[in-house]
Amino acid sequence: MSKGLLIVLSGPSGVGKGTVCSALRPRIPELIYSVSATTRSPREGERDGVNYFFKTREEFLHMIEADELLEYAEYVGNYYGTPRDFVERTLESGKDIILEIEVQGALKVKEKFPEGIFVFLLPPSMDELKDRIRGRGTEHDDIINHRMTVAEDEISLMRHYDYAVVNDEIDLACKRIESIIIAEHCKIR
Ligand SMILES: Nc1nc2c(ncn2[C@@H]2O[C@H](COP(=O)(O)OP(=O)(O)O)[C@@H](O)[C@H]2O)c(=O)[nH]1
Ligand SMILES: Nc1ncnc2c1ncn2[C@@H]1O[C@H](COP(=O)(O)OP(=O)(O)O)[C@@H](O)[C@H]1O
Repeated sequence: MSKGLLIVLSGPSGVGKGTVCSALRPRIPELIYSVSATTRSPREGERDGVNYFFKTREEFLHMIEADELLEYAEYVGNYYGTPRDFVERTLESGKDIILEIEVQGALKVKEKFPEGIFVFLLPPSMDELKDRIRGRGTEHDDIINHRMTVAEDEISLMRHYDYAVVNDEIDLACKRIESIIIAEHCKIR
């Protein structure tokens, strides 16, 4: 049996990664989603083990030491990381898995899994990106400004990715990602 595809969806905060991933779920029901560990506090409605595995800093550092993370990154004051075991077992079982992670972490995954499919989600414009982060209402102004500075640095790393997908309309962005996955399955390797 051939291994599954590792798909990494990345891009700046607020571009719509979470929204696009949720919209992809019913469209590609066989796609498995990696659940990350984080030291960030849960937002309203978020559940442990569903949106994230919420960890203390000590617990997270222990996961790093025990080599339980495929990659991790410190992002705007918190740690985020991908549990390794689940990703490896899913790929071995022949299923496709998608990781929704920030740019530094995605580049670390690329070092370990160069055969992965790296998709960069782009905002239609930087003004629209700021409006989306602000519109979500989960961050204060100083954090929004910090995330915008980080976003500009992140977009400059897009050249390391395989595909750029503009998230202008959710439906169109999903169609583009579905097309990428279909094409990758047809690829002669
Ligand atoms: N490197 C890495 N980044 C992650 C992981 N999980 C989530 N992220 C990223 O961390 C950033 C902040 O996530 P979060 O606080 O949930 O905010 P939001 O995605 O902007 O709503 C986002 O860019 C996520 O894609 C992970 O396991 N590893
Ligand atoms: N294509 C889109 N058009 C308009 N608004 C969008 C679109 N995609 C996402 N959004 C909105 O932008 C905000 C940030 O989206 P989110 O999925 O939380 O981003 P990320 O996970 O990349 O940080 C949310 O309020 C979401 O509803």
